[in-house]
Amino acid sequence: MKIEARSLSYSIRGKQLLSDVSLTVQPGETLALVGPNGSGKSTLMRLLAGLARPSHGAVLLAEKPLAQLTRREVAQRTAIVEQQADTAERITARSVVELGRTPWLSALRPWSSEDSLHVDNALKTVEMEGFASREWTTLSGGERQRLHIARALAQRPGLLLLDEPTNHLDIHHQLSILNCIRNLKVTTVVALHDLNQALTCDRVAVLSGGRLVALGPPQQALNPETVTQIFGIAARWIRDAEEAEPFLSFHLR
Ligand SMILES: Nc1ncnc2c1ncn2[C@@H]1O[C@H](COP(=O)(O)OP(=O)(O)OP(=O)(O)O)[C@@H](O)[C@H]1O
Repeated sequence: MKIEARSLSYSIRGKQLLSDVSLTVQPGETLALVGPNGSGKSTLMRLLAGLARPSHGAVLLAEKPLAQLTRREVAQRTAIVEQQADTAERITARSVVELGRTPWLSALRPWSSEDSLHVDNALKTVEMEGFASREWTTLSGGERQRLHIARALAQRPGLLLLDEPTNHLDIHHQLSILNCIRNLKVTTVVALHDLNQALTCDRVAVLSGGRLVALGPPQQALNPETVTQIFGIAARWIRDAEEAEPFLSFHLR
């Protein structure tokens, strides 16, 4: 599902958080969103998800303005995992993932075996099948994060918005979740702090001070000059004989 941000600006109490951001993510594409702390990544995610309304500009989902879709229509098409996502206590891991099916259920369309299958598959994708009956409060931060991702996957959205999905994960699960995201045939926007992980996505968008300062193929958008300018550090390409693609090395200037 294609998503388009058209000249998006957002301000709150006179403070401009986003200014004139325009970008398009094509169906099935994975776009990494990077930028320093406070650059507007989460704000942009919330606007793309329809959780906040832009002060100016518009978001178009599959060519339709988000403002013209009902909440249910948006929920059926878009899944978001926010940074500080949390869930009510006294609920099992599986129930959290089942919440992803909510936008598809109604009096005429009660829970079915198809819903159970989507939940099973999502749990398997994040390697959490063995935790299904565990109570939420007993789970670690990384386990909860993987379940939030499973909840979003169980929703079977056309657009997946993930705000720092790997920040609590060990290196195995960081790589496996990113691999899974990249291989999904779902349009995905993923906010990441690890620039080398961003390099593995289809394209990269760089935000700074609420503005889009670079957008393009990963090695172009995240070239050492841009990284130095935006993050205030020195960066250079490292080429490893065993890796097909170069990666970035950083140090303080
Ligand atoms: N409700 C609000 N009122 C005032 N300022 C806000 C509000 N929400 C966010 N901000 C500010 O807007 C800016 C952008 O915040 P945002 O959370 O989008 O940044 P981010 O790029 O996701 O940052 P991080 O990498 O730290 O997660 C920050 O300076 C933040 O303090």
